[in-house]
Parts: sequence; C-alpha cells; structure tokens
Amino acid sequence: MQKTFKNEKILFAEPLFQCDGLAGFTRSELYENAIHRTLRINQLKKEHNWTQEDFDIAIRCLNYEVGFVIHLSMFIPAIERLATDDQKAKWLPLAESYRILGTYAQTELGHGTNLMALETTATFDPRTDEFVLRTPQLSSMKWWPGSLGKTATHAIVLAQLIIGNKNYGMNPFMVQLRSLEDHMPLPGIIVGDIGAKLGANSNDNGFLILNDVRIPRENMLARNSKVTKDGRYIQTSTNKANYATMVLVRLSIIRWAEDTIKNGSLIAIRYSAVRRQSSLQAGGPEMQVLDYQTQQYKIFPSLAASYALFFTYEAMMKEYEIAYAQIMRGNNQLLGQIHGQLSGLKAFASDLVTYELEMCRRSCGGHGYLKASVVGETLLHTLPLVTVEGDNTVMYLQCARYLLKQIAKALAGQDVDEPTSYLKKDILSYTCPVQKGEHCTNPNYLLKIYTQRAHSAIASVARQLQFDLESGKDQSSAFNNNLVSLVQAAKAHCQLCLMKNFVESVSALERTCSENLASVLRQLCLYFGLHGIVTASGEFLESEAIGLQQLEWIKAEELKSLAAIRPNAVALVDAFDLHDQTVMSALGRYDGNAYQHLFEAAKREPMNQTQVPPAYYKYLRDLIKGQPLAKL
Ligand SMILES: CCCCCCCCCC/C=C\C/C=C/C(=O)SCCNC(=O)CCNC(=O)[C@H](O)C(C)(C)COP(=O)(O)OP(=O)(O)OC[C@H]1O[C@@H](n2cnc3c(N)ncnc32)[C@H](O)[C@@H]1OP(=O)(O)O
Ligand SMILES: Cc1cc2nc3c(=O)[nH]c(=O)nc-3n(C[C@H](O)[C@H](O)[C@H](O)COP(=O)(O)OP(=O)(O)OC[C@H]3O[C@@H](n4cnc5c(N)ncnc54)[C@H](O)[C@@H]3O)c2cc1C
Repeated sequence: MQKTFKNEKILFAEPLFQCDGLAGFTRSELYENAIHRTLRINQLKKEHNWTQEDFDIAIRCLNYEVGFVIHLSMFIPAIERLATDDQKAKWLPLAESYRILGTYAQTELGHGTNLMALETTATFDPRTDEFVLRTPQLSSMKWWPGSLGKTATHAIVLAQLIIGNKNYGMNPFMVQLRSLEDHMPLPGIIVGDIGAKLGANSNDNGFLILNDVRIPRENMLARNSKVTKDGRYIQTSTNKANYATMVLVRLSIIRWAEDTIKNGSLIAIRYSAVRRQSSLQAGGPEMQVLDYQTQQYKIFPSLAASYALFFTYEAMMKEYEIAYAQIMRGNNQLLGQIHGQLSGLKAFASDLVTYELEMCRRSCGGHGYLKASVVGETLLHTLPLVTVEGDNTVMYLQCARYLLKQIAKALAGQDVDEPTSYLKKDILSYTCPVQKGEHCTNPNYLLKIYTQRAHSAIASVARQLQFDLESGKDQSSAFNNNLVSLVQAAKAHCQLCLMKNFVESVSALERTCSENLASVLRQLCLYFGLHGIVTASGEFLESEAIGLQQLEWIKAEELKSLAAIRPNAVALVDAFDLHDQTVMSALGRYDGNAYQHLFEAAKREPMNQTQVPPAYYKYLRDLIKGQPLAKL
C-alpha cells in the first residue's frame, strides 16, 4: 500500500523521530522539533543518498509533523509553475538549499475563497521600476499562510496588480520578509503567528502586513504574465495558469487523506481485534469487539476508503502528470479537466476521511478519547483538509461547474473529457443491471449503478438551471438557487470516480497477483460499492439507478460482506506496512499489547512525575485536615 520505506530503520533509530514524547510539548517546542526533524531528514537524505521520493515518504512516515511543509509543498512548486526560466534559475537553488525559506501568501483576513476580491495591491512605479506592495486595510492583511509567522524569509504574495489606475487582477510577487543576516522583519513588514489552532500547532501560520514595501519589477513571477519597463502588461498565458499551484496541492491532499485514514483504520481494527467486551451467550467468553456486526459496520468503511483513496491517488497522479507536462509546454487544454477533477476529489476525499476517522475514534470506546490512542489527534490534524486549498463546498462547486460544461458538450454532440465520457450515453437507455440478488456481488454492475446516479444528478441540475433561466432568473440567482444540487452532483461524480478507480485497479491487479489476494481485494471493492449505495440510498433511488428491490438486495449483501471481510481485516491493515512509530498509537501497535502501551504512556504523563501534585500543598492539604482555608 505505501511503498515500503526501506530507510524506516534509519529514521526511527533516532530519538528525534520517536513520537511518544510529543505529548505535552509547548507550541514553541513543537515548532522547534518540527524544524529539527526536517533538517535532520535532509541530512539523512544526503548521508544515505536517499531519493526525493524517500524524502517525501520519510515525511509521510512522520505524519507530516515536520517543519517547512509549505516551503516544500507550495513555495517551491509555485516557483516551478509561475516563474520564468531566469527567475527559476535565481530562486530555485536558494529555496532548494534552504538559503531562503518561503510561504505561499494568498489568503487574507477578509478573503480566502474569493481570490478576485483579494485586497493586497502591487502598484507598478515606473519611476523606480519597482512594485509597491500595500495592505490597504485590516481585512487585507495576509492571514493563515503556513510558516509565515516566524519562519519564512520570503513569500510569494498574491496581489492585485495595479498599473496607472487599472487593476490587472491577481498576480504572484516574490517578497522578502526577513533579513538573511538576523531574521528580523524588513522595513515595512509586520509579521507574526496567528495563534494556537485545533491541531498542527508545530506550524507557524502567520499574518503579514505590507506597508509600502518596494520590490524590483523582476520579482513579479512572470511565466504567465509580465510588466514591461514602460508599464505595459503582457499576458503570455491564461490567468488560470496562476492557479496551478493549488491544483498540485489538491492532489497532495488526496494522498494526505489516504495516509490519515490508513492510520485511523489500522488503529481501530487492530484494537478491535484485541479488545474483548461482553459475550453473546450468558456466561460465555467475552467476544473480540471486532466480531460484533455493528463494530464492523462502523470501521470497515475506513478500511475500504483507505484502499479506494490509494487507487484514486495513483490514478489522479498519472492524470495530473499528463496535464502538468502539457501546461508547462504552454498547452492549457487539460487545465480545466484537472482543475475540475482535483477540486471535487480533494473535497470528497477530505470529507470522507474526516467522517470515517471520527467513526474509528468512537469504535475505540473510552480509550479513543485518550491522546495516547492517537486516533483523535489524527482527526484534529486532518480537519484542516476540508478547508485548505479551497473550502470543500467551493471546491465541489468548481467541480460542478466543470461537469455542467461537460454535459452541455455531450448534449450538443461534442466530444467530452475522458472522466465525463459517461455523459455521452443516452440516460434513458439505462436498465438496472441488478435483476436478481446475486447480481449485487458484481462490482461492474455496481459501477453501472454509480454511473447512472451521477449522470442523473448532473443532468437533473442542468435541467433545473435551464428551467430557472428560462423562467427569468438571472445567471447568478439561478446558480445560487441550485447550489445544493450542484454540490450533490459533484459528490456523485467523485464517488463514481473512486468506485471506478477501485474496480479498474483491482481488475488490473488480478492479472498479476495471487487469486487469494485478488479475491480479498475484490471483496473489499465490492463492499466499498455496496456501502456507498446504502449510505446514499436516497440519491440512488431518486435517480432510478436502483429500485427498492435492488436496495433490499444490496443492503443484505453489504451485511454479508462484513462477515466476508472480517477474517482478512487485520491482514488488510497490516498490509499498509506502517511502522509503529508512524502510527504512534498505544492501541494500534503491531504487537497488540494495547493495555501495556496505554499504561506505559500514562506513566510518561508529566503529571505522574511526582506522587503529590503541587495543588495539594496550595489547596487540598488544609481542606483535607479540616483547617480553615486562607482567602483564595
Ligand atoms: C513534501 C512533503 C510535504 C507534502 C505535503 C502535501 C500536502 C500539503 C498540504 C498543505 C496544507 C496546507 C496549505 C494550505 C494552503 C492554502 O490553503 S493556499 C490558499 C488556497 N486557496 C484557495 O484554494 C482559494 C479557493 N478559491 C479559488 O480557487 C477561486 O477563487 C475559485 C476557483 C473559487 C473561483 O475562481 P475565480 O477565478 O474567482 O472565478 P471562477 O469564474 O470560478 O473561475 C475562473 C476560471 O478559472 C478557472 N479556475 C479556477 N481555479 C482554478 C485552478 N485552481 N486551476 C485552473 N483553473 C481554475 C475556473 O474553472 C474558471 O474557468 P472557466 O474556463 O472560466 O470556467
Ligand atoms: C491549517 C490551515 C492552513 C492554511 N494555509 C494557507 C497557506 O499556506 N496559504 C494561504 O494562502 N492560505 C492558507 N490557508 C487559508 C485557506 O486557504 C482558506 O481558509 C480557505 O481557502 C477557505 O477560505 P476562507 O477561510 O475565506 O473561508 P470562506 O470562504 O470564508 O468560507 C466560509 C463559509 O462560506 C462558504 N462560502 C464561501 N464562498 C462561497 C461560495 N462562493 N459559494 C458557496 N459557499 C461559499 C464556505 O463554504 C464556508 O462554509 C490555510 C487555512 C488553514 C485552516
């Protein structure tokens, strides 16, 4: 599942990467530890000639609990995508050698989603051949960019380009924030950390106020547009190409989601295999809670989602690489497709894993509420994924906007993109492939059901929009009147993508793997498909992709699937090949000694380093001895 990290032993041999001790760290300690880790991984990479992939896997093994995440995942990729060759030659060596540390400063206090309304300005001054960067008002200050608070020496600042009295829209500008001599903020720069967050507190998300900061004209990252010395704006590519960095990070978030749900399902399933509670027969032996149907119903969706997201990430990475190669050659033909696909799938993947991680946490009972179980911490660290790189609702709407364009092409008899080729089919020619109970065990039949439901959802909202427009509503009112259905259509398309990637990947694997493995994966794929229909049964019925009889068969088959998966559940999470130090959970250790590891963790609790708490001497001693309390 995860390319086995042959360097795991090297990594986890060092105390710095042993995660038990992170609990109880202050923010400053977490921040410092994260930086220390990234730089040490960098040293290990050089000492052991690791590849960039090894470096990335090391960071994933540490659950991204490292420093410079934005420098690595956004600042450098943004230079690669937005800078000219000369600018790359200047900035990339500095960034890759950590001589400069960067962030991607786009979001402001007053705007994150609506990029067109960003308020930071970059005004061209032809007299000095410079841009003057300004934060016009409180709401304009940059707010949220990772590493901005205390780390970044430079930022790629997204600002409205002003030449004369004309606004040329959002463009990227390289701005130095701190001195490379003493790290102090430069004149006109006010930076700081925005404060503690629910999670990810090793990251110094920051604020930035720019008070008439001057930068040379050459600091506008000019791959897609530039300003000449005499103040002319020349656009060399679509402005959308300036959004390219976000597309890449949305792809990375799908893999982040896959990594977190693998951790969660591994903890829940391993713990459920060792936890014994209650018995079915009076006086009989206590059961492994993993044998309760309800426990399987709670946690097997996270197991199936782990594999579904793995296969979808692999498929989308290939799709992205093809699109990116073309875009970097100046051919933006696939930009709309990759943007639409990754906007929706980033939203669907992060929604899916945040829901299923909470189910994994609940399935661990009281111990799921301990930090030592880690499943709750994992959820806290995953929660931002529904917001970063685009709030999920907004991302679904971008995906829906893409789907509407595709179905309009399909209905006009024009070619459509491969991911939406199903929209060319005649929706009325559909017949539900499940005509008897046993048909529910065929993933390909289920795939047809998913396809019809997605097609129907997209066609339905397209018709409703058309009706609203013909009824006299203007474009934006008609759109706003159908946002919920548009999101629903995008979700239906994304769920179809996951199912399709799962079915096709298992079918490809069958040709090379053992029949035993193939049957286990087929079973999991089947379960993923059945469960998806049951949890959205209203939409599948509404689209007439299935009828009540099919739903009855599918629900019965789903419950049978739980029992079929049970014998392989632990093996399926062991197959993630995750080191105990990656999972970090006292409940999810490979040796299964959950209670021992819980007790060891409790003993490490700082409060337990003294028998008598300081509060005893301040408050309890007199109370317990019946002596009057001093005025508090
Ligand atoms: C190395 C080890 C580490 C690994 C770590 C990996 C994981 C890293 C995770 C990092 C975690 C946190 C970092 C977080 C960073 C951030 O959050 S950065 C800020 C992100 N902000 C956003 O995403 C803003 C969302 N808003 C938008 O994208 C746009 O405002 C929106 C798309 C909503 C609207 O765009 P507008 O231009 O205003 O209007 P619209 O008409 O909708 O679109 C115009 C046109 O442009 C096309 N479009 C829009 N976006 C994109 C895009 N990203 N790419 C390509 N094309 C895009 C859109 O389809 C329209 O095209 P059309 O042809 O006119 O239809
Ligand atoms: C941990 C973390 C790290 C981040 N790192 C960075 C970073 O490194 N760089 C950076 O630039 N930014 C960063 N961000 C900011 C992030 O990109 C924004 O928070 C995100 O884009 C959402 O924008 P917003 O906060 O303005 O939410 P809003 O858009 O204000 O969302 C609020 C509500 O309004 C709804 N809404 C908004 N617009 C629409 C619409 N058009 N239609 C329907 N509903 C709508 C949303 O669905 C949501 O429910 C980070 C954020 C977090 C939490």
